[in-house]
Amino acid sequence: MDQSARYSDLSLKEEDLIKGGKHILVAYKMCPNPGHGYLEAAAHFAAESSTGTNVEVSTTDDFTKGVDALVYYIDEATEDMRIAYPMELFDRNVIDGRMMIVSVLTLIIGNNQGMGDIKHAKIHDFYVPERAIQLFDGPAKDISDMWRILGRPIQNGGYIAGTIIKPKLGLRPEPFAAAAYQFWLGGDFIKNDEPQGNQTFCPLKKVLPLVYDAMKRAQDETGEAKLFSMNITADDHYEMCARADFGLETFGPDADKLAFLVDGFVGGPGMITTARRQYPSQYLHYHRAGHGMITSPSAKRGYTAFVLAKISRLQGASGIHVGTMGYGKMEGENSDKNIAYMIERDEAQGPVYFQKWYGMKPTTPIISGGMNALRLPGFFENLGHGNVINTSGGGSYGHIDSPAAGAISLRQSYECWKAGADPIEFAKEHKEFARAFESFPGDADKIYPGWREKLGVHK
Ligand SMILES: O=C(COP(=O)(O)O)[C@H](O)[C@H](O)COP(=O)(O)O
Ligand SMILES: [Mg+2]
Repeated sequence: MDQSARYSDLSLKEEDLIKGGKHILVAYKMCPNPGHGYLEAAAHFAAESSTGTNVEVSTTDDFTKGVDALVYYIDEATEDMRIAYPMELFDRNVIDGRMMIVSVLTLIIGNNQGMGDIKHAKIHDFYVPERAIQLFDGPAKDISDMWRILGRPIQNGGYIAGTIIKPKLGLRPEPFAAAAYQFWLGGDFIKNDEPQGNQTFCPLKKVLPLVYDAMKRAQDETGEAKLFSMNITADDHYEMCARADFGLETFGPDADKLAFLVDGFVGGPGMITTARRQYPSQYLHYHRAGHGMITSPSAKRGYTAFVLAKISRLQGASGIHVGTMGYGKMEGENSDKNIAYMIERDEAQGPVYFQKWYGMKPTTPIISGGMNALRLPGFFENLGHGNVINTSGGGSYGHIDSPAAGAISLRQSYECWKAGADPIEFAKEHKEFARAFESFPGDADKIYPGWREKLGVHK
């Protein structure tokens, strides 16, 4: 059945829809299966994503038709399809009338992912009107809270040098805490690796007091504040809260230095919102492991990493991983800096839509995956600033001198970029940075050819 007369209106203008402020707009790359006309398939897609089904139903009334999602733009050649969803379609909380991201996802990327007439469809961008921005939680804490704890300016406070305890798994409590201590002697921020929680060989209740002890010792030794991001991810929200509560109790007077890490992609939006609402005083660290299954450019379904990041800000993530923009080991490209700009600024241009955030707190871009001191200068240059949290696991624990030297090499790398210095010249004056060349010779060869001669390294 062709439903395009009801579920599409190609005369609607995007600028009017945006000015009206009554719709969430979603831009897809959509391709129908052979034998299905583009507009017909698009209209069925909009029907299935809002008020309709594959046939007309007698129970539809005039009000129903007023909240239909409408296809307002198509370009078959580029597979572009854009749909306007009336705000009324989206479920609201009973407890406080606020919007929830699960409802948005259920409609805009729900049943439409399994339709027989659709070959594939993927969200590339979406636009949220001011009213919806008001109705989402947004972040409670942001990078300025981290900068304040670190004794930095709360604007433009600069690079936060972080790591992930490595090995990823397999450290018992004492060596785990020792690894944390060693990094903190040179760096600022440590996160649990995302699979690490309460394994039998490293029980949470044993390891966390040791980590706090390591933090205190490192703070005493360096005179600097330190930050720890604790993985509280669990299937059961009560379990998640039990972990978080134990963390707060353990860190006691230093509980403000404890962030909570949640695996928000595998765990789902409920997990993020539970953490956001139960612990609004803590920095909420959104780890996105698993996202590549849909965000990878090779995936034709789901949504992009850009969309995931934008969702995370609405939900209230204080920071989310955004990859390394082509400078690390994970998939990504230089243009992914747009992801960072969208979550850290009060307005930004996405691939399709210009978004204003109306004062919603920013979400920190967390840079992670194969990073080290040698790769960072190029990364900062591409991004144009260093106001990020970076977690370099291998880049710290892989430094040939020590994890502390690894951490210091990261900080030096930022100093080098900020000063506009030539990395090789800078290395001559900064030992830890120089030793990063010998620690990661493969990267050094690729990024700084001729470094051995220039630095006088002959092995
Ligand atoms: O453990 C790491 C990186 O370890 P290392 O620094 O040793 O490579 C992170 O979980 C990944 O970066 C996640 O990827 P992303 O940040 O892209 O989501
Ligand atoms: Mg990890």
